[in-house]
Amino acid sequence: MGQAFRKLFDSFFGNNEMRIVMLGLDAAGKTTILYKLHNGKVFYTVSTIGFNVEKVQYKNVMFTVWDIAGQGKLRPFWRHFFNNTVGLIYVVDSLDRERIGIAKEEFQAIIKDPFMLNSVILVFANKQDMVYYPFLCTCIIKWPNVYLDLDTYTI
Ligand SMILES: Nc1nc2c(ncn2[C@@H]2O[C@H](COP(=O)(O)OP(=O)(O)OP(=O)(O)O)[C@@H](O)[C@H]2O)c(=O)[nH]1
Ligand SMILES: [Mg+2]
Repeated sequence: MGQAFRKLFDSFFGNNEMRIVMLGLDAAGKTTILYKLHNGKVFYTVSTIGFNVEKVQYKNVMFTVWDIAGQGKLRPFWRHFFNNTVGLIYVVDSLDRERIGIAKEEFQAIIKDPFMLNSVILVFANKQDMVYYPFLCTCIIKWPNVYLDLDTYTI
C-alpha cells in the first residue's frame, strides 16, 4: 500500500470500522486501485456499472472501500453514497488532459455536499507511469482536509 493511502488510513486511528468512497471520472482507475488495495493484485477491468465494494484491513482498522461507477450518466448517483462516509479517494487520470475541467467540477460538487464536509480527502493523480513529465507538485492546498497527492507513488 502506497504512502498516499497510508496517510489517509492513518488519519482514522481509533475507530474500528469505516467507510471510504472512491470517486472519479470513468477510466480514472478506481476499480484497479480497489483490487490493488484489497489483495495487492492488478486485474483486467471493465467499466463499472453500479459499484464494487471490498474490505481493506489496515493496522487494526477495517475499511469498507466503495468504488462507484464514474461514467457521466451514473455520476448523479454518487451522492447516494455520501452518508456515513469518513473518507474520499478522488482518482484523477493524469493522462486525461481534455477532461481535467470536468474532473475538477465533479470534485467541487462532491466537497460541497453537506455529508462530505467532514470527510478526509485524498486526491490521487493516477497513471503516473504513463506521464512523460512527472508532475512537480506546485499546487496550493486550499481546502482544509485535502491531501493533494501528485507524487509518483505506486500502490
Ligand atoms: N497505465 C496505467 N493504466 C491504468 C492505471 N490504473 C488503471 N489503469 C487502466 O485504466 C483503465 C480503466 O481502469 P478502471 O480501474 O476500470 O477505471 P475506473 O475508474 O474504475 O472506471 P469506471 O468503472 O468506468 O468508473 C484500465 O484499462 C486500467 O488497466 C495506472 O496506474 N496506469
Ligand atoms: Mg470501475
